[in-house]
Amino acid sequence: MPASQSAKDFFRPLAVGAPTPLTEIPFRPSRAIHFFDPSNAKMAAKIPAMVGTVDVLLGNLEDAVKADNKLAAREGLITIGRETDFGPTQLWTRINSLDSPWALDDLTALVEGIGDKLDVIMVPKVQGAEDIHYVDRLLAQLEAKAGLDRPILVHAILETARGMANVEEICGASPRMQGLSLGPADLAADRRMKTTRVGGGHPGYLVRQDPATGDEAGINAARTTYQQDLWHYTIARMVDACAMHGIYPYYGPFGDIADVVACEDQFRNAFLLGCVGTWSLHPKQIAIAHKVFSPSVEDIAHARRVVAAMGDGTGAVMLDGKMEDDASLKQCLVVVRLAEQLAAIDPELKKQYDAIEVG
Ligand SMILES: CC(=O)SCCNC(=O)CCNC(=O)[C@H](O)C(C)(C)COP(=O)(O)OP(=O)(O)OC[C@H]1O[C@@H](n2cnc3c(N)ncnc32)[C@H](O)[C@@H]1OP(=O)(O)O
Ligand SMILES: O=CC(=O)O
Ligand SMILES: [Mg+2]
Repeated sequence: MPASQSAKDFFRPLAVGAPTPLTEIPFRPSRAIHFFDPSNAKMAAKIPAMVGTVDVLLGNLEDAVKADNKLAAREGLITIGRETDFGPTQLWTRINSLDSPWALDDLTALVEGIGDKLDVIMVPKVQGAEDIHYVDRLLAQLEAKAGLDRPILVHAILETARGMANVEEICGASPRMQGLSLGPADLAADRRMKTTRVGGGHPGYLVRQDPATGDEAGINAARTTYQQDLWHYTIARMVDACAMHGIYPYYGPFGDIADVVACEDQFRNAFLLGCVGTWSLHPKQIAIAHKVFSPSVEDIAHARRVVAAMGDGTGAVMLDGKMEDDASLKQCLVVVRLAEQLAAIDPELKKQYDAIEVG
């Protein structure tokens, strides 16, 4: 909430006739936010059949859509939005950046055309709370004009150094804030990092084992190196900012589509650090995201065992030589609740989770 605003005004609609803002952002499974280019006829034709196979379908209007295709992408998304029954799948969009020639018309046309279908609008290159305030008021005006009865939520991509520095105020800038994604490609450029990739690690970013001896022979001898995680600091900051404001953090793109192994590792790091999902750029990344962002059968079995052993949730018990108490119980409850939420929308997972026996 901006410092200049009173608490009671925070949840007031920002335009007469706009829907009342939500006081809490509901958790809706969004393990994979699948990007597609609505101006690409081949890709767009696949979207109706993807309903129900992925948690979120996102019509991308920003980077990766050619400048000449920007209008076709916007119109294409409106057509897909109108003609498709999305059932349990959420429909999101990523609009063009607020300083581009397209953003205003993106917002105006999308809210008017498919505002009743759009769950979340992803805003790229968010620099600070002022960007969210702008979108917030404009959306309220457009929602009122379109007669919408539920607010469209807003998701910011963290992909500038300024946005990172302002991450907490961005998360708390509006009741519409649904979550944040990491934008490692633009962020790397803005920070002047020397990577040339879309997400993932870099072999040069490493730590090396100390030399066995301080002389030339020791220094030049083979020493083990470990590649480090370039994104640890950024993801951890993003997770804290989101948790503080009751909204949801996501990893972003992993551009090496062929390297499904490193993609899974990057997704898992984000999952373990607290992210609820990631982007999928290619159909083959959906299965990876679903696998990683759904707790494993083993983790659920253990979590349920701890919950059962902890009874009223206080005190300490020993399980397999390990101490469990109120704090480990709370971690286990995070896993158990996530499993319940995912089982409610994913029949295959439900079968696996229901079959778990708590020993
Ligand atoms: C830094 C950032 O901003 S990241 C976010 C922006 N980037 C994006 O949104 C990229 C989205 N993805 C894509 O554009 C494409 O997947 C690319 C360019 C990466 C690869 O595309 P292709 O070379 O066509 O991949 P490939 O040949 O493996 O595609 C196989 C099939 O899947 C389809 N396909 C590929 N990507 C997608 C997608 N995202 N959604 C739906 N279908 C897709 C292709 O049309 C192709 O269909 P076909 O078998 O009927 O011919
Ligand atoms: O938009 C995503 C990014 O990595 O940049
Ligand atoms: Mg970007």
